Amino acid sequence: MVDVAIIGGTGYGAIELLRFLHNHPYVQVKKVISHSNSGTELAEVYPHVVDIIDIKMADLNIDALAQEVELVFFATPSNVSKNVIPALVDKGVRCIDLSGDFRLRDGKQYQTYYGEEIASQEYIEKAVYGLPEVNKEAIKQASILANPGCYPTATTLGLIPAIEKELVDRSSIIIDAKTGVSGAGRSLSLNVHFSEMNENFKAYKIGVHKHIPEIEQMLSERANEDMQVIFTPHIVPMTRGIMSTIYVDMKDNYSTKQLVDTYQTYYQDHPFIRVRKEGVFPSTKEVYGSNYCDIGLYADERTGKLIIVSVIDNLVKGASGQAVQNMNIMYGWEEATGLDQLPIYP
Ligand SMILES: NC(=O)C1=CN([C@@H]2O[C@H](COP(=O)(O)OP(=O)(O)OC[C@H]3O[C@@H](n4cnc5c(N)ncnc54)[C@H](OP(=O)(O)O)[C@@H]3O)[C@@H](O)[C@H]2O)C=CC1
Ligand SMILES: CC(=O)N[C@@H](CCC(=O)OP(=O)(O)O)C(=O)O
Repeated sequence: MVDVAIIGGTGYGAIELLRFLHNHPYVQVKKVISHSNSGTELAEVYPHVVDIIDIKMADLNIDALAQEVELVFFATPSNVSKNVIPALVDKGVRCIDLSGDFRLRDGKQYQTYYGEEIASQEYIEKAVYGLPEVNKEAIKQASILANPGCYPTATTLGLIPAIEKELVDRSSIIIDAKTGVSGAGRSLSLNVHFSEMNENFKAYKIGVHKHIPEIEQMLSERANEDMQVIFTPHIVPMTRGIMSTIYVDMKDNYSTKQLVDTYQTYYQDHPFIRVRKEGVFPSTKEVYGSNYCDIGLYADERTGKLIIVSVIDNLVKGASGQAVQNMNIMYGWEEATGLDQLPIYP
């Protein structure tokens, strides 16, 4: 058994991690750390786990934690883990970070989009970007695992085959993305207040969203050249789910069938990617509560554009499920261990 801890105990990322880790055959959650509710039973904050998970949340004590566990999940807001992970890693503890602190390599971009200085270079260099479908070998050895953002997961998985196989004009990418409200986390804010959200549909952070450099970094790495994208996020009145609808110019007159075949072949060994057959497009509910990323494709022969629809559950493949998938790879376990639930439907 591997003993693990979760930091950021009362947040959505943490409670979703517990949903998967509770039934994981090789892991025991020894500690849940909370800076706001230390000493409180987890079930008092989340009554749905009463009589199932019996854990009292604790304060962060780095030395004690390093004695007790060998892996720590950070489900904390940005600019928190960068101040704690180096000390844990120096003590031999592996860390999986759900926040953005170790995702970007460029300090200037981090400063621009996260408003603070990036983590120290030595630890940025140790960090592995944990998109298992493209980075599996590096993930196996990671001491700091930067779990990808929710929008970048849906978006890059939708684009990578077309980019690597050079099927599209890399300068023509437009991403129209939609998220459910749980993407904003559990803390209260006016923006996600019921009467602001219900019966409403908003675009936000156009041109300044922190996932722009993350998407560009990942795609540029796959393309071996600098790439830029247009990315417009929206928030819609549903609890979970992301749909990234992507428009890009095709280099040739491909048919939808050719593209579906290419994508199905590209992802054939990846248990959580389901490429839909021609004429079928996924909806967010079809992946709800699960670690799947479902992709639908349409080659618009009339305009020469490829339209890609990629959906995930933001809290699962977009955060905690992908973190567990990464942990499985880091420890040499079967990638889908603890993650093989069917999506919840309806
Ligand atoms: N929600 C989503 O869909 C996704 C979230 N993420 C990322 O995962 C991380 C967690 O997100 P999520 O769980 O949704 O967010 P929440 O706001 O729900 O939870 C974050 C938790 O972090 C703890 N926390 C808050 N402020 C601080 C602080 N200053 N220092 C230490 N701990 C703090 C709090 O828990 P406590 O008081 O118990 O310590 C809080 O509940 C974030 O970085 C987020 O961007 C990534 C992908 C998707
Ligand atoms: C609705 C909403 O606010 N969503 C969040 C999702 C981003 C997120 O969770 O951040 P990381 O994945 O980078 O950690 C946002 O757009 O900022």
